[in-house]
Amino acid sequence: MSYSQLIAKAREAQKKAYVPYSNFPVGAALLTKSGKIYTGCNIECASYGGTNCAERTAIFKAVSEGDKDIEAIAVVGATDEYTFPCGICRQVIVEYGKDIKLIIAKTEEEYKLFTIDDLLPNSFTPEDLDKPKGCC
Ligand SMILES: O=c1ccn([C@H]2C[C@H](O)[C@@H](CO)O2)c(=O)[nH]1
Ligand SMILES: [Zn+2]
Repeated sequence: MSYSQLIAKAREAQKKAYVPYSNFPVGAALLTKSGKIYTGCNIECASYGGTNCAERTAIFKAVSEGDKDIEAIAVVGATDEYTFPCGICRQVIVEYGKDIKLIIAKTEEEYKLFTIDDLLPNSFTPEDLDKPKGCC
């Protein structure tokens, strides 16, 4: 699965976005280390806080199927702008590994590559919970 193919899957998933409030559709496609793909779109809610981003939709689909070994996630919004994951999604992504690759794409040919550690440096991760707490 090439990055271009993963971006194409994200673009396809974007068509399912439910965005009556923002009219800002986003698509994501997640590749697992075993080669499976999970896609996601943003899903909004009249009670706005209930909105789920495309990235988290894809992650929650994967994790709920028992697939936590994430290799890469492609994200697409408008074709002429890069759409970066929000802070909440960055924190959810780093839960599954600092080396996860993010493919932030305008088109199948035009994209930027990052790791989640690039986008959320000095992050708080599950390993931090195992460190000495300095209190009882
Ligand atoms: O990376 C992003 C950025 C924004 N959104 C969604 C949330 C909301 O539905 C809309 C506007 O913020 O875009 C995503 O799904 N992913
Ligand atoms: Zn988000």
